[in-house]
This record gives sequence, structure tokens and C-alpha cells, in this order.
Amino acid sequence: MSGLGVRTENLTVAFAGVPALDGLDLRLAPDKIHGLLGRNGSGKSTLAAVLAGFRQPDDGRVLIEGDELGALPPYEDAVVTSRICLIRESGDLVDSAPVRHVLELASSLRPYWNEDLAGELLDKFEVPTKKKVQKLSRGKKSALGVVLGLASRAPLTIFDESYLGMDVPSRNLFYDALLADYTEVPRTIILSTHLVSEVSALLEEVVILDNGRLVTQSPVDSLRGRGASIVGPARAVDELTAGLTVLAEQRLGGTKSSTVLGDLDDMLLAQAKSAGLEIGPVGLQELFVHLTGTTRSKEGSA
Ligand SMILES: Nc1ncnc2c1ncn2[C@@H]1O[C@H](COP(=O)(O)OP(=O)(O)OP(=O)(O)O)[C@@H](O)[C@H]1O
Repeated sequence: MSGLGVRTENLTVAFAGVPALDGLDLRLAPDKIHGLLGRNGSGKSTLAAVLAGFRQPDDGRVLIEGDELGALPPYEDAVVTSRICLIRESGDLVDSAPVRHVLELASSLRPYWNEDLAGELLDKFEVPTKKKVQKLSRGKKSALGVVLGLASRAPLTIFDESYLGMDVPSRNLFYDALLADYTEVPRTIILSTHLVSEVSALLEEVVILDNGRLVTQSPVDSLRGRGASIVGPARAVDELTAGLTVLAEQRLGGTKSSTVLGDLDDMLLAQAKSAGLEIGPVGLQELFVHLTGTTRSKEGSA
């Protein structure tokens, strides 16, 4: 099995004439973990639903690409849809069914279903299989979604904020399980979220949406290279960053950490070195806040 790629061209979806997705042109490479990031209402869930074939575009198109598949739209094609798994926070599960029936249904519908992985994850997340879905707590319902999403091993797997109902230790379990299973069976994974700092270590590529438009699409490393963090004595940090665009600042006693946008030129790097300042990459969270902030800065795709 290899992962599926995704291509969208002028993808547009509107609700009552108001665009939720506004002419999106995207290419998501196969076999990578993509972060789909955006503030509330930016269009993440709408995009996830269109990619999974749950909703048709009003304009433009989506193509799902794979070696044996060619390039096909994700609608009304049983082969394509069986290879795409979208897990949403709502769960899309039959509430009145016991958990084990939900698992049996998934195993019959999902061509790459892995029973051992499902069992292992159910134990890890302590999901009771005899209970009906409606009797599960919000966190356990989310955990069940995560189990279904991972054990399906679908060539295109989309988690649309499906793990938000889980507490921090359970979310960490999810991130570890995702990474371990992705390493064993590489496939295309999309994580839609606004918990940027939590997932940033997992991501290889990032798509940032704002108001239904593409703010940027970039490998995480080149995004991080768009800025720098500078740590050291507060006065030296202030001197170095005067005249630069400062995205965030933190001060602890006489030490200060500032995040700046843009490359530091050789002169600034030499100044930083002689002042004993530490220079590091910028945090994804800070860039995200900047790129989707009130200034609403827009860039083309990178
Ligand atoms: N079924 C719907 N009916 C009407 N408007 C909708 C519907 N679904 C989404 N929208 C609107 O489309 C826009 C994008 O919503 P969407 O849920 O895709 O954003 P999101 O980035 O997933 O948000 P969040 O992070 O809050 O879940 C919003 O303005 C939302 O109000």
C-alpha cells in the first residue's frame, strides 16, 4: 500500500453565498504527515469533508491521486472512498450501537483494517468495547475515533480535530501511536487542528488557511526558517532586535527571548555571537499566530 496524493484546483465551497473555501489550489504529497492549520471558521472542516467525498465543491475540483488509482474525484467511487478515512470530532458513529459492532463494521468496510492494532489501541486508550457509543464519555468517544482512524490504515487518513475531546495524556498517547504506526506503514495523514504547538513535532508539511483562502503551504522546516528566536541578556536582545519585526517576547529576570520574522544577516549574526546570544529556529505556533493574525497577511504558496 502507498499513500494517496491530493490535488485541488480553484476549490470553492459556499454556504448561503458566503465562501467557506475560496478558490483553493493545493497539492498534498503522498506519504507525509500534513498539518491543516487555521483559526476557527477558516475552512479546515469544510476542506476535510470535501477531500473525503462527504461534500461536493460548488466550483473547482478535487483529485485523489495514487499509483493504481490514477487521479479521481472522491465521490461515488467505492474504491476511492474505501481508501480515505475521515475522522471528525462528531464521530459520525451510530450512537445506539455497542463499540464492538462499530469495530466490526469498520473492519468489514476498510480494506487495510488491522485487527491487532485496533485491539492494542483499545487497550491503550481503555475504551470499553461492550458499552454503547452513546454511553461513552466525550474523551473515550474521541479515543474510539482515533482507534478507527489508525487501525483503518487508510492510504489517506484525515483527523479533523477528532482528538480534541481527549485529555492531554490521551492526546500524547495518540501522537505517539500515530508516529509509531506511520513509521511502520507510511501513508498520507492530514491533521486538522488549531493546537499548533502540540502537533508541530509530528508535521512534515503545513497548510495554513484563513477565511477559506490559502495563507501558505510549506514544508515545516522552511516555514521555521522564516524567522529566528534570540535568547540572552535582555538588553543585548533588545539592541539586536531593534528595527526587526518582533513576533513574540518573553522575559524571565534579566533574560529575554524574542522571536523575529525574517533572516538575520551576517552582521546581526556576528553581533549576536559577540553578545553571547543564542539563535534558534522560530516556533511554528508563533508563525501561525502571526500569519493568521489581525494583520491578515497573505502569501502565495511556497
Ligand atoms: N453546514 C454549514 N452551514 C453553514 N455554514 C457553514 C456550514 N459549515 C461551515 N460553515 C461556515 O463555513 C466557514 C468555515 O467553517 P469550517 O467549519 O470549515 O471551519 P473550521 O476551520 O473547521 O473551524 P473550527 O476550527 O471552528 O472547527 C465558517 O464560516 C462556518 O460558519
